[in-house]
Amino acid sequence: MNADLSLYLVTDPALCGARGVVETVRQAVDGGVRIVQLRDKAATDAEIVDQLVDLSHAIDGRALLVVNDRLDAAIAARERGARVDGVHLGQGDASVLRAREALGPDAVIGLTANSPAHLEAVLALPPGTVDHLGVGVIRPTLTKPDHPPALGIEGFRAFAAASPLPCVAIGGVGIDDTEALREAGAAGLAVVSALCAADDPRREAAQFRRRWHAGAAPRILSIAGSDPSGGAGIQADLKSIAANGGYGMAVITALTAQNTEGVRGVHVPPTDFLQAQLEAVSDDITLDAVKIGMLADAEVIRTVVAWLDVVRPPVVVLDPVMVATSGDRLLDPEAEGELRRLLRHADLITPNLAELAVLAGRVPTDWPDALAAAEELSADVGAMVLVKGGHLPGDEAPDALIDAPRGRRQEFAGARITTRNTHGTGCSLSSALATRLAKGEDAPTAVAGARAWLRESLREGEALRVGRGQGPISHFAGLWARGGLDTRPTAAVVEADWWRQISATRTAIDELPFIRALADGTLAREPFLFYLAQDALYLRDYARVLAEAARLASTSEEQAFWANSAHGSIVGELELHAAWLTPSQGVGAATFSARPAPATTAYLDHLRSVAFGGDYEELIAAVLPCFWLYTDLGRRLHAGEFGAYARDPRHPYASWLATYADAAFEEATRRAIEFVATAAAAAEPEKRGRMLRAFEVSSAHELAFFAAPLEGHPVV
Ligand SMILES: Cc1ncc(COP(=O)(O)OP(=O)(O)O)c(N)n1
Ligand SMILES: Cc1ncsc1CCOP(=O)(O)O
Ligand SMILES: [Mg+2]
Repeated sequence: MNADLSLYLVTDPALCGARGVVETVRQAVDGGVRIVQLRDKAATDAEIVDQLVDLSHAIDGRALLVVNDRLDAAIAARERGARVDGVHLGQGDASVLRAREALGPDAVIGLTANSPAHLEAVLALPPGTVDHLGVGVIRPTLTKPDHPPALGIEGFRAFAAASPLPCVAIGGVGIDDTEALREAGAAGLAVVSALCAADDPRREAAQFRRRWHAGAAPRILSIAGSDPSGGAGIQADLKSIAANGGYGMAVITALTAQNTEGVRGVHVPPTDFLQAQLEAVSDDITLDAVKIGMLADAEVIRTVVAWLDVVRPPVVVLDPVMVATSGDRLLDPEAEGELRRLLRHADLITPNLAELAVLAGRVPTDWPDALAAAEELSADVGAMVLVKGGHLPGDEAPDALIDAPRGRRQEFAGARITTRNTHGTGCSLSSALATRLAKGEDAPTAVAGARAWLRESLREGEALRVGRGQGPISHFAGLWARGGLDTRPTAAVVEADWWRQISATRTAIDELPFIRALADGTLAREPFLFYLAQDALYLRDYARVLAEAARLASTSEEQAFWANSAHGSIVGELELHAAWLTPSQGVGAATFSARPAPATTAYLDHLRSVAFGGDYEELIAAVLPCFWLYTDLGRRLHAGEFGAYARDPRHPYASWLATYADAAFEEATRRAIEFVATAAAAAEPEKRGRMLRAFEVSSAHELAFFAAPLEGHPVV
């Protein structure tokens, strides 16, 4: 088996002192010890069996447990239900062949070796008999008085280079040997006194782990579903792992057909292939952490649990994907039952409030009650719980890390980030946590770091402009910004891009019966006059909104431009009344004093709300469609795109259509586009997103405005 040997604790009851072996092991495993060897030369076999039972409870699957010398005690302890993963045997101890036969193919079997003859003997064994070698001593040590001559680091390097099996360095190993031994080819460090005699075994183990992993990206496996739109599932996990400094791998539990608007379908491949994926990774690669996300059904969960039972990754973060944002349950009752078994394999569980309610078996009434429910869950399953308050109402989005077994609780406050780009947030956060924990960060530090990264990624999500629904977060936003990658678009890109963004609206305008009939001259007089009357009403308030843009402009050039445009708008309104909305045109008094139609009111309400929100950039984005869409329509009408008759002087509305192609208005539109696009290009992504939204909303109002005359609105 491909065991994680990176930090290997060998126990010594004398060195553990009053703290005792079990407590020392518990603390050292908390700090990152990956394999524990019970070594007690003086104890009887019966005492060894008792100790193995106690240790297997204390370790609780978080590290491997093996026993030194005593194969029969290992077998007896297993019979008593203890989880004993294997043995370490010396050249003079029980036969490794017998150990393999008695303990089975998944057992971890280590063998002491320190001479060329030992290596030859290992090569003569059937493959798969021994998993790794304990090689030493590196330096003379009092802990094993009968030790062989010291190899030193160079002797170890030569031995490891010649060995067909991974070699663990043992004997006189201290924390300052970490880098040299790793570089000399050690698969791990086996230590006795450095941890057993430490004042704080947890802290000391964490130091070892940090130094062992320094410079290397932790290897993180995501077991989750695929989201082809890239915002959630394994795609999000891989981005999150990379953004947080890990090497990401992915085993796919299910394929979803989804995008930012929703899930269209789920396909769950056969679980024997899931198992094949899991084994292909773990047979070859030492895993520093596993993040588990979507598990489609009970059989999938059972397959993952069986694999975890064998592999025991050092860090397991479980994002219990059970309840959709809509509130729908994603797992059937059988699968929920299996998931409860899986909770016990996790080091950290990251439920949202709805999932916490399912897991805790009750719906928390408020945030303090959610913390109480998380406390119960944490105590029940022996794992840390990160409760996420993102779904709470209000301006705050707190999280809390609850570690009931160790009596610790930490709350993380934070103002809510208002964004639609929340797709995949849970996946991304849990993967970030798995990566940071695998790097050796303690849990509160990992949560604080992952949250800071997530908040930055949330803030920049809209700038990605992916999808029409709940878009993704921007996993690499921080990296791009700090790496000096300027992701801001140019004004030309903004212009092209915004125009593309409203292409559906533009097509819909072109296809409106009103526009078609206006172009081919078949438009009846009544809807035409209705349109003009609404236009006059619109222009009156549009002028006020443009005047507000002039007031807010920071350069005199822009101030003058918007003031001129406000003036042009008022002139346009007056001309409408003078030329069209007159009794000579057959317009009655009722039309002259027309009231705004719903489409007019809605459009003006939108403009006013943006105008008096005080944000200049958003305001000029909102007023732009009126310039741009009219100019574009006029140019194309004039070019004959809607039929040659639109250019014919005999057209019933010829003088009106001529105003659409006015050169001065076209020039004003050019400048308006330039001001808006330049402001958008320079804006922070969040503001640019708001500008685009204001522009899109105004464009949609333009469509409704053009549609209204033929939608049965009477001329009032
Ligand atoms: C990993 C590891 N390597 C070597 C030993 C030594 O075992 P011990 O029983 O003390 O001595 P020998 O049997 O090898 O002579 C170990 N415990 N762990
Ligand atoms: C069990 C064993 N086998 C070889 S050296 C040794 C003891 C190592 O102890 P320490 O890490 O305190 O030097
Ligand atoms: Mg021995």
